[in-house]
Amino acid sequence: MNIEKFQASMYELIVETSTNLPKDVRRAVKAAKEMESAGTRAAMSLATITNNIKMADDNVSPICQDTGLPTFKIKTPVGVNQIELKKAIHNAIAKATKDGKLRPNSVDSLTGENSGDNLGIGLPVVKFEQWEKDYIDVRLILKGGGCENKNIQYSLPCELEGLGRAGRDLDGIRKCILHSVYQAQGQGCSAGFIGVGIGGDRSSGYDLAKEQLFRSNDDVNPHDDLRKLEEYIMENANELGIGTMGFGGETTLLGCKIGVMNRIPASFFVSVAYNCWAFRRLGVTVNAETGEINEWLYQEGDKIDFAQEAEKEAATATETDTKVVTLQAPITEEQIRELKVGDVVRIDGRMFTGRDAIHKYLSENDAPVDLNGQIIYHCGPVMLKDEDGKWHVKAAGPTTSIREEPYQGDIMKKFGIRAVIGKGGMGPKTLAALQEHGGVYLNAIGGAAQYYADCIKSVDGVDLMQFGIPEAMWHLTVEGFTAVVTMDAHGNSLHQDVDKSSLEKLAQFKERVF
Ligand SMILES: O=C(O)C[C@H](O)C(=O)O
Ligand code: SF4
Repeated sequence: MNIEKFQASMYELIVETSTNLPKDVRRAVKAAKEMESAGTRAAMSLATITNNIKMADDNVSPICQDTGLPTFKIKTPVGVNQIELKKAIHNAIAKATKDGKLRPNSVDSLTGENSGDNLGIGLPVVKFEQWEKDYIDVRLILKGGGCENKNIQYSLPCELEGLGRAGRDLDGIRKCILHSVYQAQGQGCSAGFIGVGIGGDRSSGYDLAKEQLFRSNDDVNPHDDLRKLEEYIMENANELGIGTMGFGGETTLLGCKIGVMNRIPASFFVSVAYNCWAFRRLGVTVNAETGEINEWLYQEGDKIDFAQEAEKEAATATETDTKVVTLQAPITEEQIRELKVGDVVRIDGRMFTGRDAIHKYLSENDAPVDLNGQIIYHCGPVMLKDEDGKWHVKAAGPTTSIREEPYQGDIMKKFGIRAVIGKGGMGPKTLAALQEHGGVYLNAIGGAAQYYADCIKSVDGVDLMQFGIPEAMWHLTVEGFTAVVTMDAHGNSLHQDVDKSSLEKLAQFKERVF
């Protein structure tokens, strides 16, 4: 085996997976877009998403800043040295990270230290299997953290909010799957794809669920009952009305794939792996002697490049007269109190990034900069330093805000922060603080990392770099950074409203179907 060539092939697979969304996923996104009426928040979000997909193509840069947890599934002919292949994959991962195609995403679970190269204990995940064919099959998924956090496992029988009892049968499974879509809301960057594993134990059940994400979105389940269940879920889950980003809308689910395995008498698990719209999984077959790529997988059918859409939207964007409020820090309390849920905000000037480590730090320490009247962006960007030591943003979409719920309100009050930008919304504690202090929550489009990177005109500084690139506090100057007010200073929350109405709709699926 030519191992250098194999390494180069793996590098190519990693870069393509991170930057070029598979054809089946593009078709699902396009179909979703066609369902939404022009001018709605869902249509606007999908326009940003498809624009972002195109920008990632053009820039050969990450579709989303979150590299996720890279997982390789490999089948090798008997006799291939798997230890050598694993080393080559590690080298390719480190190189792709150095080149800004992946974000350094591997963190020591105890110390919080970022290894800087995406390697570390247990990472990346590489799973081997032998087969009797004479070539190697390598599949890769980059599954982000926000959607991973929305995975869920049910142990049947159980009681489900809205749906009542889910028993140990096909109908109980149906209820669990519908519930899994409801509980994800927009936080895993809906519209999403789900892989479902029925049976097994807690770990093999989740493995089976994730295995489903390697199926083509267009395939038909050969198992008759599972095919019917998949079709039922695809027809009905969209009735929940959660929509893109949880803003409400026609499409909530883009794909549903279900697998089954045996279980033991005492256990009955239904495991659901949720994947965001930025569904980055690809595969190649590789010649076992030369190490060269034979064929790319998931390449059936048309490739939608979204170029025409981008042109059309650019034209209509100038015609529509949606009210857009421009904000520039420092922002006053009066300006904030004028904003209402649904307003579109355009930000120019300064913002600071801050995510998990920064929020914990700020709750215990002074801020390294004056945050009075400022904007915090929940974002862990992909950054590259040039030869002159200057930092450049390679990808910079929002992260899931709800993780900062324990800290957010207190920090806003403590430092006088007026606006936070993130995705997926926040809870009652933050909502109360926004009202009391005069603050606003702005929802950016999750996964649109190229789109937002383009709005960042300069990186003017960085603090708390000891937390690593994604977790540091970056000082950014932006221009035309657009987001929607989804929680205002008057006690209104779009997230709360969509959660409530989708729970009501979920209850419509209470009656037995299978
Ligand atoms: O880590 C990130 O940048 C985002 C994460 O994937 C998320 O969805 O919250
Ligand atoms: S930010 Fe959204 S699109 Fe990106 S990995 Fe997280 S869930 Fe997926």
